[in-house]
This record gives sequence, C-alpha cells and structure tokens, in this order.
Amino acid sequence: MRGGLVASARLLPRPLVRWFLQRRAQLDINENMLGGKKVKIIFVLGGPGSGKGTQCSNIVEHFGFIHLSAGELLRAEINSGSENGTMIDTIIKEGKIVPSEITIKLLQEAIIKGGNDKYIIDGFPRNEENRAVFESVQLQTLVTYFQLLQINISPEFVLFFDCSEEEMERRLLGRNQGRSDDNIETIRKRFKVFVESSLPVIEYYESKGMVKKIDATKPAPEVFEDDGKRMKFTNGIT
Ligand SMILES: Nc1ncnc2c1ncn2[C@@H]1O[C@H](COP(=O)(O)OP(=O)(O)OP(=O)(O)O)[C@@H](O)[C@H]1O
Ligand SMILES: Nc1ccn([C@H]2C[C@H](O)[C@@H](COP(=O)(O)O)O2)c(=O)n1
Ligand SMILES: [Mg+2]
Repeated sequence: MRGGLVASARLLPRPLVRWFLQRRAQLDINENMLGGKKVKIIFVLGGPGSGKGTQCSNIVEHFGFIHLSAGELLRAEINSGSENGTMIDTIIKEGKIVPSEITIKLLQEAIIKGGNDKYIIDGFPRNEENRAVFESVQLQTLVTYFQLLQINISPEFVLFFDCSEEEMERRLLGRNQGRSDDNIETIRKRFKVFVESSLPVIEYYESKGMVKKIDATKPAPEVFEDDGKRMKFTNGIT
C-alpha cells in the first residue's frame, strides 16, 4: 500500500506532493484534526430518560455544537430501510446494545458530513466495546489520494447526567414520542444494561478525571444552568 502510494506520488506535481506531506505532518502532530480543524468532541452519558437529548438541544443553541445522538442515528437507520434495520430494531426493543461497528460507522459518517469542529455526542459510548473501538478507529478525511489523512478521535470530557431510576422511569413513561422502547418492560431492561455496561464506561472516564457530573434530577432549566457552568469552566471549549 505504502510502496504503491510512494510510486504514484512520483507522478504528481512536486508542489502538490510537498503540500500533501506538510498537511500530513500537521495532522500527525495534532490529534482530532478533521480537514485541518481541531475537532472537539464531548460525550453526554446518563441513564435512559436522564435528559441527555433535552439538554443537548440547549447546548447546541447556546454553544454552537452539532448534536449527534447515537440512538437517533440508529433509529434513522431503521427507518431508512437499510439491510441492518431489522436487526437494529430488534436489539433496541430488547433494550440491548447494537454492535459497535454499526453505531461507529454512523457516527463517523455524521461527523465527516457535519463539517463542524464541535460535536456533542449523546448516548455514546454505551459500553466498553463502544468506547475502545471508537477511540481506536480513525476517521478518514478527504478523498482518494488523501485517504492517508487519518485522525484519531477522543473526547475532551464527558458530561454525566446523574438521575434516579424512579425519576427516569416517570419521564420515559410520560415521553410520548412513539418510541418502541418506551414501555415498562424495555425500560427495566435498559436500566439493567445501563448499570451493567454503561456505568463502567463512566467510571473509566472518571478515573481519568474527565467526567463532569450533573445533577439531572432537577427541573430542566436548572440542569441547563449547571451544564452551562460546566462547559464554561473548560478551557476554550465554548
Ligand atoms: N430535567 C427534567 N425534568 C423533567 N422532565 C425532563 C427533564 N429533562 C427531560 N425531561 C423529559 O423527560 C423525557 C426524557 O428526556 P430525554 O429524551 O431528553 O432523555 P434522554 O436521556 O435523551 O433519554 P433516552 O436515553 O431514552 O434517549 C422527555 O419527555 C423530556 O421532556
Ligand atoms: N451507543 C448506542 C446508543 C444507543 N443504542 C441503542 C440502544 C438504546 O437503548 C437505543 C436508544 O438510544 P437512546 O436514544 O436512548 O440514546 O439505541 C446502542 O445500541 N448503542
Ligand atoms: Mg435521547
């Protein structure tokens, strides 16, 4: 692969090759670069119904992030009639977690398509596999010859919406958005999966000092005040 690229580089005009090598060197030095811009990623985690989607809408409005919800991307994939749709639908109804390669591919595509340098990703990583695979894969940017421009993506920090199960259950049963997983049977399964698979991911980031915990049991406007303070305390994130 590398030999082939070196050989084909000889056929290209020298200034173009020089430019390409400079760009690649820049991208190698700076992590999380997308098309030359430093990409900032924040993960938003919390139990089902803790208010992740609600607060992300506020954050988009006030802090100029693009919001990507892993769950929304998966639901769009079901509705698009894709070949994985039926499988994803079954997993979601069971309250389980979709294989990482499917979710990460959807996130990668959305990040590249978004063309922004600030993303807030909600509901991801949902388990240790999600986290490890996402942090190990690389985003390929640009096209054809420039596929060498690859970027590792890691989050700046993690917002954790901490909410009691009793409150989350009450909210989910009242959400009324026609979601196939907002029924008491699936909700209980999702709580179990959250405790068993998602909390360890939050603990992992906590051990790295990357978690900003938010009391999400409060009314939505108060939670957002807290989000705002947390975001502003972070150097250069807003
Ligand atoms: N702080 C709050 N107090 C009361 N209700 C809230 C609060 N935040 C959100 N809600 C309501 O609770 C429901 C769930 O909120 P939301 O969809 O934002 O949660 P979520 O964490 O994204 O859930 P999921 O993981 O299932 O997608 C919605 O009906 C929303 O309007
Ligand atoms: N990383 C993810 C995110 C979501 N899912 C599936 C399983 C969830 O129960 C469902 C809904 O997600 P939500 O909208 O509640 O964030 O989507 C997943 O498998 N992997
Ligand atoms: Mg949501």
